[in-house]
Amino acid sequence: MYPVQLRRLPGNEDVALPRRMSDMAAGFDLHAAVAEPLVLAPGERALVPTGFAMAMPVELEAQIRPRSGLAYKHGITCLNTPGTIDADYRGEVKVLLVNLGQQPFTIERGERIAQMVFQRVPQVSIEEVDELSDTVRGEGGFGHTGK
Ligand SMILES: O=c1ccn([C@H]2C[C@H](O)[C@@H](COP(=O)(O)OP(=O)(O)OP(=O)(O)O)O2)c(=O)[nH]1
Ligand SMILES: [Mg+2]
Repeated sequence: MYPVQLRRLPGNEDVALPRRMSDMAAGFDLHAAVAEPLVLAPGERALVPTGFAMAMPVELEAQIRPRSGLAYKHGITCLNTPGTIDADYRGEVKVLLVNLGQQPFTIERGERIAQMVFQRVPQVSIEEVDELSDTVRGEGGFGHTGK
């Protein structure tokens, strides 16, 4: 178990903190902390506040992902999916939503707009070299093995 701290930002006592909607859900649903209902026109994007900030161990990142129901029914998704929350970020977690549907979509205060999945981030050390090891694939990529 990794300890994750959530801090509710002032004025958001009425907005639920991220939570799982079933016992074994991978994602914690994120709630919109918009002051007023926010209408996203087709093609429009908005950075939606969630009303909380957090701290987690350096081994973790949090990914912000779309909710499939909103994507399927309304074309609402995260423009930068998966969004990356760094372990050292202490600002408000925000969700970059975009409306890829054909109708305006209204985001109400408290509505579940996306989900957050925690992932382990392997710690790596990076080194510049002059030669890389040989492999069968070599420089082949982007479909070079066929369709
Ligand atoms: O969907 C997102 C993506 C990012 N962030 C916050 C947390 C993250 O730690 C920070 C920076 O995100 P990222 O590294 O993806 O953006 P950047 O454009 O590289 O900004 P920066 O220069 O601040 O790293 O913004 C969010 O709240 N929601
Ligand atoms: Mg960055």
